Amino acid sequence: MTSSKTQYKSKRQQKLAQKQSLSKSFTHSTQTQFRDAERNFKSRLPPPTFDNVIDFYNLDQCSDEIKNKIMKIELKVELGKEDESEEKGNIFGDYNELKEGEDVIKGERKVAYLIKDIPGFIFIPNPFTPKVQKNIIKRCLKDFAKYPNKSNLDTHYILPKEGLWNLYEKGINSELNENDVIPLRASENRDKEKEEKVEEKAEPLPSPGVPILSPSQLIKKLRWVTLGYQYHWPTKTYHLDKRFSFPKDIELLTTFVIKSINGIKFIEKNENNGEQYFINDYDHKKWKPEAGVVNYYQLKDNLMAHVDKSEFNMEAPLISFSFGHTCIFLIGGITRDIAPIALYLRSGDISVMCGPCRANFHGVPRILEGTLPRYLEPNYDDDPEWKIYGDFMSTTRINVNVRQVF
Ligand SMILES: O=C(O)CCC(=O)C(=O)O
Ligand SMILES: [Fe+2]
Repeated sequence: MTSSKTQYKSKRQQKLAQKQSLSKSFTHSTQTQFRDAERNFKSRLPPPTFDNVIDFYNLDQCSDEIKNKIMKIELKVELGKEDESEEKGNIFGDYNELKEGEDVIKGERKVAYLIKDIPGFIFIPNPFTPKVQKNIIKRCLKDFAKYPNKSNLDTHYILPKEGLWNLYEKGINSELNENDVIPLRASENRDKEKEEKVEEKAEPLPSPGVPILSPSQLIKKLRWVTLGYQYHWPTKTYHLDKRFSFPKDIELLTTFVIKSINGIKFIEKNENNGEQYFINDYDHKKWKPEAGVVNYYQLKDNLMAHVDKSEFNMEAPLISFSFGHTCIFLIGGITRDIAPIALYLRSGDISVMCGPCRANFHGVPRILEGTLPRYLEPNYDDDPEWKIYGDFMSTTRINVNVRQVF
């Protein structure tokens, strides 16, 4: 995906591009390396340089520099073969049930990749069947994005208890009635709420001028939902008194991922400084998925560089699942001055940040248009139930990331 040649449509665009590249050369010295990488991938004009992005599905086509950074390893447990004896079934999905044209790469469910420069980062290529991916996407939109889980929309809107998706579906099916409006959260009420609950962490106040929107407009503004221990974004701490049940299916997925990476390691003799190594010494029996964030990205959205450090337990891995559109994921070091590595995360891919990598800056500077897998498109097969989800996914990437707090 290289885009070195650009055809500018107009004089105005040419000027804009010149201005952008001038301002780039002036400000570079004061920017961090992470910021530089973000700028590259966020840029629409000129388009980003994708030359150094790691593509784990096409490593053959990557430069030698990239190939030398990557280590292919074998997982301890084959994903998709887990616990059939315990009647949990095959939680990643059964490859025997794949339909014609469902273009997943079969037989790779025991493979993962490490990046030598980023000890503790593990990439697991999509082990899910399309059917299971669709099911998790439905869960994220219909089941997780609702009371009592908090979402970014709660600051400004009083969402229906049965969830926004429910109303959105009603709207699509022309079943809305006049009671189905989503009221704004008035600031006066919020002040009263605050007085009554002095002990509680203050939530951000609704800002004036927020418009009343229809369910179909509002659903596109959904950005995050929290699972398990709810997160208080203004103070970047967990609400220890607001803990809701963690979804069993997601818990099970993470448990198998944790088992599959138990004790994995790489040790390599290195010409200059002896041995380079990483061992995942986290004991898989201690894993407790206690909190999660579901991120919903529309095509223009991004997530700035950050470190997830609100958890009391920084030894436990952070597990992240991607669905829908492909993104560029940047993973750097413990400061923004360390140049990050860019990689593609595609639908179904799993990434794990464990060990030293837990303290690393990372972010999502770009969602890539036109990358929704065929099997997630609204009219891909004759599943009428998928249509509405597929429509929504035509502009969306969903990320579920799971953490242990204590
Ligand atoms: O969307 C992603 O892949 C990353 C999300 C993330 O880093 C976070 O929610 O902390
Ligand atoms: Fe993060």
